[in-house]
Amino acid sequence: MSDVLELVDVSVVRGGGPLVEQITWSVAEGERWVVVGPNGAGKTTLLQIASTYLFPTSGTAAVLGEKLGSVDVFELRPRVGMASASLADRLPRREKVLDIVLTAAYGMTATWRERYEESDEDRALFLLDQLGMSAFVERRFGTLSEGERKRVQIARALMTDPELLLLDEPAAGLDLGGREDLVRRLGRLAADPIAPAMVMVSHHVEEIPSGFTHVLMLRQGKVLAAGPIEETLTSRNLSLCFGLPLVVKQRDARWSAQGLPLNA
Ligand SMILES: Nc1ncnc2c1ncn2[C@@H]1O[C@H](COP(=O)(O)OP(=O)(O)OP(=O)(O)O)[C@@H](O)[C@H]1O
Repeated sequence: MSDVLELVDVSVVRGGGPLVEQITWSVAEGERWVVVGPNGAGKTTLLQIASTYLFPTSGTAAVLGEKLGSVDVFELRPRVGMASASLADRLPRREKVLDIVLTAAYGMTATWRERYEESDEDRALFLLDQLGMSAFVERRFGTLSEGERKRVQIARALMTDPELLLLDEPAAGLDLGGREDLVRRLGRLAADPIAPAMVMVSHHVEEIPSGFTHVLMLRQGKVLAAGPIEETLTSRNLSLCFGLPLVVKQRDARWSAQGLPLNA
């Protein structure tokens, strides 16, 4: 298996301080990683490197075998699918759902008289169907609920048939039903052997879909633990990660965590 993402001793420094510090982490083909850690731990910073939008201050980062700094990122970007709140904010609310997905094929956020191939439209419709959005293809993006919008973003991220899929808090802001619907769909994607390698940032272990194989735990910009999820996502590690006593449970390939009661 070759590495889809390889960071060696990566630090990012801004305003005199490190955002992330000496991160060594690799993601191989077929792996599905969840990145957890408290607010400000550096999760989004790592995704920005993985999506080629941020270069390390020191250390080396290779995305799909290409070292950042010595490759044309514009050739690399279509090979990486990304869904995040900041990207969603840039999508035009008046655009039709189908076009929101279609424009990804051309690395754009809005239609500009480009002529799409019929095969592109078929793929966009297929992906929207996979994400349960067939009934919404003619709707304007801005009229969708938060959960519907998240599903469209994931369809869009998959449009270029990427080799690496990055999801920054895909379940944030969803109600229980919306979260469970999304987590089930991501679980189905994770189980698909031809789906891309996946890295998902999450604040809650309850959002980890079944089929996720590895976890990276960050605290204050550093790696606290990284490895296969079954042996790494322990009560001890999660407690150290979030700085309070937590108990982690796994049941039917899903995870939950709760804090220990305060002593009376
Ligand atoms: N341009 C910048 N200049 C200075 N500090 C920054 C800059 N960008 C991010 N930071 C800081 O870097 C740290 C890591 O930010 P990052 O967004 O990666 O964390 P995160 O783990 O994704 O947090 P959250 O869970 O709150 O989204 C934070 O403390 C943030 O304030």
